[in-house]
Amino acid sequence: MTRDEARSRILFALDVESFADAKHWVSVLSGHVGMFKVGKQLFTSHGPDVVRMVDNFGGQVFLDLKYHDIPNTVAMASVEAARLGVKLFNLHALGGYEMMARTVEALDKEFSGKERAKVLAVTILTSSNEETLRQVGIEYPVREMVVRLAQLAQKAGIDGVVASPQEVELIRAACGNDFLVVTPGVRPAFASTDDQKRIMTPAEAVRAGADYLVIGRPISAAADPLKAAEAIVEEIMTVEA
Ligand SMILES: O=C(O)c1cc(=O)[nH]c(=O)n1[C@@H]1O[C@H](COP(=O)(O)O)[C@@H](O)[C@H]1O
Repeated sequence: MTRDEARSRILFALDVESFADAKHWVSVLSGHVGMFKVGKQLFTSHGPDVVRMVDNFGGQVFLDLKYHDIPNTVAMASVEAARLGVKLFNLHALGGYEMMARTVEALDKEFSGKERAKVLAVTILTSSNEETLRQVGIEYPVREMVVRLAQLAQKAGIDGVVASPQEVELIRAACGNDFLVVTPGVRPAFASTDDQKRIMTPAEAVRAGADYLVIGRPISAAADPLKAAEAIVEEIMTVEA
């Protein structure tokens, strides 16, 4: 795989408190990663200004607000997310079929014939395991739930899913190659696992079929973040295109 393609696969998680910190990371990593993920912390404190800041650096945004509410509320919020000009945003597949289908319908109506943001469904969070599911009354194994939710999302017209790298192969087998698979919980050998439970290395995740890798602390907590990002790029480049 070429260096540019490997870079385009990395979605850097801007999990920081201040606008200045976010701007620092975007200025350091622009051109070295594919997109910047703006999540709940930064969007709650600084809102759409963050998306505009990334845009000013020529970067692209994955808006990670993981919507989960009644169908109408999620559909309307999703149209607003897409209007911001982000490339990707997400909702929780656990919100159900109607919530997802109504969202796709609202997006298609708003952007008919025009390019629009791709919407991803989060399956089971990478910080969850069987015990986490049991505590909320779900008795199925994680892997079974992930495939079930991915298939439900695909049926509702959603563009892809967010899932642990350990489930990528199962999702590819169940949903085919035209369905986006985005995986957080990626840990190069040199990084700490932190609170992630179902992890893989970057090369393993891409080899398994992941389109994009969400990576935060393995880059941001490294002694030399740019070097860490480049090490991850080199690792992804070892995967056959
Ligand atoms: O939707 C996400 O991006 C997401 C889903 C998931 O199941 N697990 C998960 O860790 N994430 C996000 O991915 C990022 C992972 O960051 P690091 O663990 O620092 O690499 C965080 O911003 C999480 O919010």
